[in-house]
Amino acid sequence: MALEFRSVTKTFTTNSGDLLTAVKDVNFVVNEGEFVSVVGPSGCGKSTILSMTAGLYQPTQGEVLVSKERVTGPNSHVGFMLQKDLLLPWRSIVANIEFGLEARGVAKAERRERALRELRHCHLNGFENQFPYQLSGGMRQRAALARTLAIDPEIILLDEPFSALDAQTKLLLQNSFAKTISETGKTTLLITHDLAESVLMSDRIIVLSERPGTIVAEIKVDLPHRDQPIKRRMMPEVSEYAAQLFKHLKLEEKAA
Ligand SMILES: Nc1ncnc2c1ncn2[C@@H]1O[C@H](COP(=O)(O)OP(=O)(O)OP(=O)(O)O)[C@@H](O)[C@H]1O
Repeated sequence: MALEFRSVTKTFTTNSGDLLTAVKDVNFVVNEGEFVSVVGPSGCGKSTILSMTAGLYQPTQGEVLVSKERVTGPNSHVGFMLQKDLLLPWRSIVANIEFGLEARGVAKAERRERALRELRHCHLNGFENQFPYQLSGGMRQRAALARTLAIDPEIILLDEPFSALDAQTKLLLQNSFAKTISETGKTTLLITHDLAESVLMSDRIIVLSERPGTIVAEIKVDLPHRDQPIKRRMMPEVSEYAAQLFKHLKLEEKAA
């Protein structure tokens, strides 16, 4: 088991001193090599779940385990990638990918070798000496994924990495990420607003209720081609899964 949430509740104290429960009694596991998405209404605690997995916040109750060890702070078992690529503009692409390794004291030759390997995994061969401003949005996101993979984490956390892109770039990038993640066999947790994306990319989808977020459904996506969302997109079953998600999120009722 790569990741486990055991009866996790997170309560924040707001600036005005009120208590706000973001997620309540959340229990789930993510198995090794599995790709799991978390969907739910805005503000239901999706990012809070990622932050607790990364060790940025501690649960108020319950515990989070990565590779059976309790998460007590930021650690190298977990790689985090955000919507914004956060590449350093003054560093070349390869130097950006090396950044996390440098911070961990990995020797220069090994750093370069690992960075170039992830660059190839993320289909950025030939762009190693370019700077972030010379790359398209999709390529920058691939570079950010390469940087996350370079530290060889046990789990990759993706927080809406495709949400700022146009529809076509998004689909190509989803495909590219899916392929890379599948090749590397990494356990992945994706947070997304996009229900279709969760069906196209996941083995399983966790659906959260409105705040305080509790799990209202876990849906196994029984479709082939997890490594090729473009192929999944052609399958009629995708809209059936999306309809199930709609129902669990009570979207029709809300629209009425
Ligand atoms: N550090 C914090 N202090 C106080 N409240 C917080 C903090 N972080 C998150 N919250 C609150 O917890 C709730 C859940 O936030 P979170 O960002 O996890 O939701 P989300 O599902 O990721 O939202 P969205 O889909 O809009 O990005 C929100 O009401 C948010 O305001």
